[in-house]
Amino acid sequence: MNEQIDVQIKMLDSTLEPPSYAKEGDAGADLRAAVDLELAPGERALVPTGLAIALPAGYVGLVHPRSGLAAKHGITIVNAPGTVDAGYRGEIKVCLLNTDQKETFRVAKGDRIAQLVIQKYETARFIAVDYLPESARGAAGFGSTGLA
Ligand SMILES: O=c1ccn([C@H]2C[C@H](O)[C@@H](COP(=O)(O)OP(=O)(O)OP(=O)(O)O)O2)c(=O)[nH]1
Ligand SMILES: [Mg+2]
Repeated sequence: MNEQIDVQIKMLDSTLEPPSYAKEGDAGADLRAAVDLELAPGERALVPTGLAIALPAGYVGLVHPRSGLAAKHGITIVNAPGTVDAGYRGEIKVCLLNTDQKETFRVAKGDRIAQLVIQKYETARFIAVDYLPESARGAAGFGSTGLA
């Protein structure tokens, strides 16, 4: 069993279910839409979840897409994964995008639209230098090893 931490949440809409893990051991807790909406092909919308949280210091919330919505309906998150800072006390919102070219996607209030993964993170002291240490990769990137 993984480590569990306590996270205070505030439901801004008491008719919505709080975030929950669908199965024991899941990394992502499902986030629900606080409104009904329609996304036309190619359209995006910032969707409220009715949820505000207070993450402990040293933790970040990452708002990931749901694979089922992606595979079946082409629904993704523009800024995936979204970053919820530990100090953020506002409503968590999800920038949903309908990438399908033909189908309008309908969201009903209460639908699970995204998942929140809570992780520990490090911060860095950025130390300016004139020369970076050498490495095997050097400056090669962006397909330098081939694409297949
Ligand atoms: O998918 C997301 C991403 C962010 N946020 C909230 C929580 C986060 O702490 C805050 C700021 O996010 P971010 O730093 O990604 O956005 P920004 O464009 O840099 O805004 P800011 O200037 O407020 O930092 O917005 C969400 O609710 N959902
Ligand atoms: Mg920011």
